[in-house]
Amino acid sequence: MSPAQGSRRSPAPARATARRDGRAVLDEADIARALTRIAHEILERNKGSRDVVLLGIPSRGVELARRIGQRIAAVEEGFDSVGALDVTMYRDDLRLRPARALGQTTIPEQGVDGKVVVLVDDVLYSGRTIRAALTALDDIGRPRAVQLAVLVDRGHRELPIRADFVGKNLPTAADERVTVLLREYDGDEAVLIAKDEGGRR
Ligand SMILES: O=P(O)(O)OC[C@H]1O[C@H](OP(=O)(O)OP(=O)(O)O)[C@H](O)[C@@H]1O
Ligand SMILES: O=c1cc[nH]c(=O)[nH]1
Repeated sequence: MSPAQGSRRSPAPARATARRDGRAVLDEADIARALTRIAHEILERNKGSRDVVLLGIPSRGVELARRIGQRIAAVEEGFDSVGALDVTMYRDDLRLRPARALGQTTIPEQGVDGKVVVLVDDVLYSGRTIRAALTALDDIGRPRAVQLAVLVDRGHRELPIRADFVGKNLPTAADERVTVLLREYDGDEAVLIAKDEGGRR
């Protein structure tokens, strides 16, 4: 087992229920349906789950990967190749933003060499998080292929990156922010869109 590997951890305990700032574009049932569809699309694209490894990007991507994994296991019994890939130290904006806490990296025991790694994240925006994930993955092994599943693609890419599996394509303005709330982290379940008062970029 490499230093990056470890046993699977359960999600962080839910914080107090998050305030719903913004307009809800997906509710709990919409999120559940989107994840079920993505799970089936992953199976279809890869002709089953034999070589598939799901790696969620902290924080909420980890829980989404777990849920997609559960849905795959409902179709293909025994599937449990689900882990997490922290990208914090691989970001290209480390010097531009306040220090971030490290997330978890948990690679399933069979590793990623020769596998089809499906990266899972909640929102795809500039593509920089996924660029960092691809670099982080380089330090772990050499997958046969890497695919990307996201709950929301909000556009505004800054890099040539696209998702293979998308829960919802959501046209947004650059000054908006998409927030994914998940019960395990936020005590609530929704996708919200609001004006980005903080001006993230
Ligand atoms: O395509 P990008 O422009 O990189 O944006 C997408 C990323 O932004 C969010 O993470 P954020 O950095 O806000 O941290 P979080 O996971 O703690 O929400 C989101 O979870 C994605 O990982
Ligand atoms: O709107 C955005 C942009 C980046 N990351 C998010 O989670 N939401």
